[in-house]
Amino acid sequence: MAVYTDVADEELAAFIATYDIGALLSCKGIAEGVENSNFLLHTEAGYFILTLYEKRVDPNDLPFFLNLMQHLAAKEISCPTPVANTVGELLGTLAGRPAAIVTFLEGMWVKRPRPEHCAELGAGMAALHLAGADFAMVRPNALTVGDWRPLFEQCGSNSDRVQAGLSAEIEKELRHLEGRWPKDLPTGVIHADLFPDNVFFLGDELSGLIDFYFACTDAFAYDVAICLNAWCFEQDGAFNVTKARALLNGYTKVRPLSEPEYEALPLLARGSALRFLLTRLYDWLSVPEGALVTPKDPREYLKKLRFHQGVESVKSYGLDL
Ligand SMILES: Nc1ncnc2c1ncn2[C@@H]1O[C@H](COP(=O)(O)OP(=O)(O)O)[C@@H](O)[C@H]1O
Ligand SMILES: N[C@@H](CCOP(=O)(O)O)C(=O)O
Repeated sequence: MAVYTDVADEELAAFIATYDIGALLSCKGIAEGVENSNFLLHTEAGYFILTLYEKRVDPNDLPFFLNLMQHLAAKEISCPTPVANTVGELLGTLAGRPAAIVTFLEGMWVKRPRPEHCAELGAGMAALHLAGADFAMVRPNALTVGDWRPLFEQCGSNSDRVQAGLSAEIEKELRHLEGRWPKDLPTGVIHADLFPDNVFFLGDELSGLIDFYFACTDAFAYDVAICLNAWCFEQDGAFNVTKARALLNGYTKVRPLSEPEYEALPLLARGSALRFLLTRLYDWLSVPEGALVTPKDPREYLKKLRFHQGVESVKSYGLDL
């Protein structure tokens, strides 16, 4: 459960009173997520999500995230829309944290995605990439290749407490990726954390995308690579080529991938595996005392990284696009 910050009842009521959403009927901490503190609000005007932004969110980035959600929603991407308070501001302060209220999206995330879900995800991600084309703001990815080594250094030799030999393995991988990371792929707005728990479905149809707090300006194909990792591995660690094919077919029906993007996928997937291994490792080693959170297992991403290390080209996945 991700609730890092407790909110006193009176403080919450005073905060809600600055919005035109009626009186508060209930407020429940949400038992999912790892980054921010989220609460489900029920007010006289309906349901909303209250988010208190925590450690990893730079407050200077919040206008990018909130304006992006507004922009995408206006382009008919189903995503939360920030609610303005009575003086027109999207962002406030609650319990000493930056805080925002966004609209509630109907739908459920799928714990065991099937190829149909991967195809929907691919199409939804491509639609997001296209819809972001005329978004005026830019946010460089704060967790790209150059940011991985400093993150790793913060974990230090503690990494070996998670798995023997892990530090040396990460060091070697960093050197490999730092020397090869592609720079000239088509870029634009990407979500950068489109894991199954951030994609809602009603039946087999995608009903919405949430959690835009890693969104940034980076290579579209990197977003695709993040999703190959997050959606196309089975629980036993096997890569499911049918799901990968469905994801890529779904994507390319909406936004074709260029040859260089397609060819870069194995390296991007390798980098994405390291990126999530590192953030998970950091979080695993530094759970704040008293926080209600279940950190995610870094070793899941170590296995994915090792898989990609053995992939020479996109054909080695068995994909025949
Ligand atoms: N707009 C929304 N509509 C419905 N549920 C939401 C919405 N935003 C968040 N949630 C719920 O809160 C959970 C955690 O949200 P998320 O943004 O993933 O948190 P975090 O950024 O902390 O990882 C989600 O899994 C979902 O259940
Ligand atoms: N998706 C990341 C962690 C971020 O969690 P989210 O709840 O914000 O999606 C991971 O799995 O490591």
